[in-house]
Amino acid sequence: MLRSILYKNKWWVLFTSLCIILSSLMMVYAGYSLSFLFRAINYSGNALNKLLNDALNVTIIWIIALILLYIKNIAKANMIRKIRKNLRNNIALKIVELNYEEFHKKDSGNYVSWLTSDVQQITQQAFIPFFTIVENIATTIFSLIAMIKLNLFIGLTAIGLFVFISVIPQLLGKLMTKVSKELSIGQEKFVEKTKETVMGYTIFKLYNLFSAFVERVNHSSDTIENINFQYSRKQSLVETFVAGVNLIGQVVLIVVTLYLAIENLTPVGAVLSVGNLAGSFFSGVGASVNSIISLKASKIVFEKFKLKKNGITSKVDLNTLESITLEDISFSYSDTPVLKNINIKFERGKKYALVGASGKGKSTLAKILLGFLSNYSGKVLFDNNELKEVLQSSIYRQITYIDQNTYLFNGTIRNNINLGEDFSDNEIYEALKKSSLLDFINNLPQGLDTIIEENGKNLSGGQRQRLALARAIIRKVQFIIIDEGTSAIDKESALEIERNLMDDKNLTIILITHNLHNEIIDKLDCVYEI
Ligand SMILES: Nc1ncnc2c1ncn2[C@@H]1O[C@H](COP(=O)(O)OP(=O)(O)OP(=O)(O)O)[C@@H](O)[C@H]1O
Repeated sequence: MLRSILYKNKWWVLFTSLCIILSSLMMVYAGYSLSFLFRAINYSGNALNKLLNDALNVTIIWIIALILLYIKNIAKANMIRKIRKNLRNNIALKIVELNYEEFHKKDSGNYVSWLTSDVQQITQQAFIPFFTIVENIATTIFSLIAMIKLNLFIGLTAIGLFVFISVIPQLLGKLMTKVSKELSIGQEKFVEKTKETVMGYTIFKLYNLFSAFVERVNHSSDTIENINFQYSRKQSLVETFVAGVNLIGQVVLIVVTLYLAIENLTPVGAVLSVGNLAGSFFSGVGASVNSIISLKASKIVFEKFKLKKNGITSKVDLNTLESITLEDISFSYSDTPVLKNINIKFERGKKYALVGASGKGKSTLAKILLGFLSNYSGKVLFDNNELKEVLQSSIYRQITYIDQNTYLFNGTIRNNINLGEDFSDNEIYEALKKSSLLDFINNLPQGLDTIIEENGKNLSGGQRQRLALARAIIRKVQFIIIDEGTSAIDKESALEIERNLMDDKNLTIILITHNLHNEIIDKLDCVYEI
């Protein structure tokens, strides 16, 4: 995935890499240019003027170097911003690709961790190391060329040592991969646990359990910090090993040069130059080796976000739906049977109720109808097509579901109904009328622009459910499953909503309820008992 993200931004990557290389070279040259000032010692005649001239030149060189350094830093920051946005986009695609069962295998905190901690981990382990390698390539290559120019044998020795060192990532890569995976999983668990603790704030407050709140945070913190420490320990081990090998490499090169000098095969002065060049060569190689190990370790985190290959789908795209038929449906959660041989038919425009004692499996049946649970036996037929053969997106154009825990986003009422889609205010008012929420909205000073706070805490339970109904109605979905969707509403309001829905000839209503009002029973075509 790293490759595809970098490829997607290839021109920016190229520009940033160029800035990095130019800036490195310019900084080296600027450092070297200071020696120009010493030429003044040998100046005769108008020495001060010449010295000032040299000083001006050196200043200009430094100004250019500093401007390049600034441009490089901005280019790098901009590049990191772009590729991090790309990465989050890919992670979001991965999340929406998951089906209902896959998504619910993990707590939602894990997905928050993907988009926060994992993005941070990948930045540290892959994106920044990638540019570190680019930054060091120039230094490594230039010091190698200089050594070859000094003496071919010294250059060949440096190449030999480089080949030897380049095996290190293969040797130590696995060590870092393991801790990298542990770090990513640990961060998921940390976010999951702290999210859960913070969500339970009211309970801790109600029962005066302040210390339990702090203790839970501390416990999660201990766990993640231990994992962080293990990661840093392994990383230090790798860095120390690489530094050790580099040191040996430098000693070998100096010894070889000394030997060549003793044998008069190279001038004695070369020893000093090789000392310097070997230093920059091995610091470049060392930084690159550490970065390559880090890059290898990040692969395991990228793996989590790999998208499935999109084959050509042969699934049925439903444009209309006349009926849904359940034939001999049985379902178990693990080994616990919940539904047994259910046979039901829902026809377009008709009104149904599903009744049954608590825990009998009414919500489970709804989830099967929506394709959320696939491990059933028997058949769910959308007209004549088995549900598993129907394109998922087309299922939700035909059928929708309002359960007891409607989720509302922070934002306006309008945005909570259109959910980013293009609906006119008139359409929104029409849907609100049908869900019996229009009077309430009209009485709000800000109307549709009223801001809904975190998960609708400034709305009553009934208002939240009516808003959810408006979302479904505006999308003209034909089949609406209301899973005790009116349970939080007083009897009169509940009846008003149900009456409105029952009177709409186009809608198919499947009401999952414990309380069937007499007035509603008369409007139902069929009551199924589960
Ligand atoms: N994800 C799950 N994993 C395991 N068991 C589950 C799961 N969801 C529900 N159950 C169990 O399956 C049974 C049926 O649950 P379901 O929610 O379908 O019942 P229900 O008839 O809708 O109940 P209620 O009227 O109280 O909402 C219950 O015993 C419940 O504990």
